[in-house]
Amino acid sequence: MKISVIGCGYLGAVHAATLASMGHTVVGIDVDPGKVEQLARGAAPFHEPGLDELLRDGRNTGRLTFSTDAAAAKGAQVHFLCVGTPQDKTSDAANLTFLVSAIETLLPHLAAGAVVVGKSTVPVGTVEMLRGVLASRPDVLLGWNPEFLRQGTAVKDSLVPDRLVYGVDGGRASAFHPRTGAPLGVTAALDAVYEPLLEAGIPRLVCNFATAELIKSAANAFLATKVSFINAVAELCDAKGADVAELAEAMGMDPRIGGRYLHAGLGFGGGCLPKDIRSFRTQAIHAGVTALDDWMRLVDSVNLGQRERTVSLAAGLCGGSVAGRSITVLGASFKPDTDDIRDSPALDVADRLAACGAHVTVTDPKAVNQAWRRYPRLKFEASMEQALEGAELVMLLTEWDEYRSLSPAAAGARVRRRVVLDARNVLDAAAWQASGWLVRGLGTGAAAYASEQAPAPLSS
Ligand SMILES: NC(=O)c1ccc[n+]([C@@H]2O[C@H](COP(=O)([O-])OP(=O)(O)OC[C@H]3O[C@@H](n4cnc5c(N)ncnc54)[C@H](O)[C@@H]3O)[C@@H](O)[C@H]2O)c1
Ligand SMILES: O=c1ccn([C@@H]2O[C@H](COP(=O)(O)OP(=O)(O)O[C@H]3O[C@H](CO)[C@@H](O)[C@H](O)[C@H]3O)[C@@H](O)[C@H]2O)c(=O)[nH]1
Repeated sequence: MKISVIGCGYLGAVHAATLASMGHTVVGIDVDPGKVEQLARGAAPFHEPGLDELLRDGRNTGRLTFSTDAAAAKGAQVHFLCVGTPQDKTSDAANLTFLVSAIETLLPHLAAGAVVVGKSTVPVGTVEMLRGVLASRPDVLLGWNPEFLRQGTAVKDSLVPDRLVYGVDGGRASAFHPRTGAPLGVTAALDAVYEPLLEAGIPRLVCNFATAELIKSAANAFLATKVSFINAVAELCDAKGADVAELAEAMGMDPRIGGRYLHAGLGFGGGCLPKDIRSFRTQAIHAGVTALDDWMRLVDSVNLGQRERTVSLAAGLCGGSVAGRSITVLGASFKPDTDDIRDSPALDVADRLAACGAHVTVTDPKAVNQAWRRYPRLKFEASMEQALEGAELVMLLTEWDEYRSLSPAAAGARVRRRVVLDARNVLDAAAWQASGWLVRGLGTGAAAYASEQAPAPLSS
């Protein structure tokens, strides 16, 4: 099939590349000329494992091209909308202007019978609104196919998703031929796009627009809920000398609960969960669903509270104030295996420490180039070894593999004081302690430890 993908960011570039790998002819369109130039060269404009290879393959086979010109979408049977829906600058709602403008630009290039399918995450009711933008083209079909990929594992998640969701006009009842059961319209088009996935047994759910929109929002809200729940429990663990990691492991062994997204620590960030729970809250308020509004507000505040708690713990480990102290922060991206720094908890904490007068050096395997311009108060160092030199406190804020496997002896030889705040609870505390380090985590019984062991004194 000939397919266009409008918006080639973290979602769209991966979507375009994986569709080409399935044998489709794909053109990716983006308004950012720099991004398009890089993608066209077969190089990912951001760090995403496996994407470079797919882009190169797509370029070599001639099935994957990129352009800034919407006219390049001409002739495509299916057009996927993958533009951003960021949090509005002045409210918690999602900003839908990029979607509207993408459709407006696409309009003159749509063939009769073409199918326009949104993948961006949108508040319920958006598809009905966009139908208005497409009103002059009753010959064009509209569908919604929310995406569930995670950054860092986006290629695998796209090629082996847990499920496919199709939102279609009228829902299931109108998606299949009443007699033969054959898929119709948007459902038939998406089945053709995803044929290899369906043949591999990936489940596909067909529903109406509102359900498809809400499936995505509710899924992210539930993931955020799990993380904030365990982080609130972690605070209780700290107060009572319990270990949240052992607690979560035992909880997760109950298949009704499941262990994933129960990893306590600094909390969630990124370009999705934070803005999506705020958009969900706004949707709940508009619909008068107070419980969901309150719920999301709490999930958000517990999550942001983890950042404040981490700053307070750092101050405690520096004798009450971080002012004038040399702190090394390991990790800048919002999670490992990506260079994305959107709403990064690590950078937020680092910046708050710097605002309190600390001398903060941040290192990251991939995100330093993205971050240094935007955080003028922070010092960035590409080399972890250099970053550790002379530190009075080391803080592990993003759990890249290189930090998980860091040798406590080697790190100890570089720092001025062997104190580490492991805000992602990934270090082998016993091994670090055996090397003379004082180790603190979040939810690992800090209050109990505090009475047992005091951090090494600081030089003035
Ligand atoms: N990042 C993820 O892991 C992920 C996963 C699932 C869903 N989503 C959703 O997908 C959407 C995109 O997210 P993202 O992380 O890829 O954002 P992004 O900011 O990385 O990418 C959006 C891209 O759209 C481009 N763009 C904006 N207006 C355009 C227009 N009119 N025409 C063509 N291109 C245009 C931008 O230049 C940018 O490259 C959001 O709704 C997000 O919530 C993201
Ligand atoms: O137990 C956990 C799991 C995650 N996180 C944090 O949660 C955030 C989000 O992680 P993750 O969900 O892996 O990353 P995203 O790439 O943002 O993916 C989420 O957001 C995407 C965009 O909507 C969805 O498509 C995905 O399904 C959804 O997982 C990160 O800051 C993680 O550090 C935790 O703190 N503890």
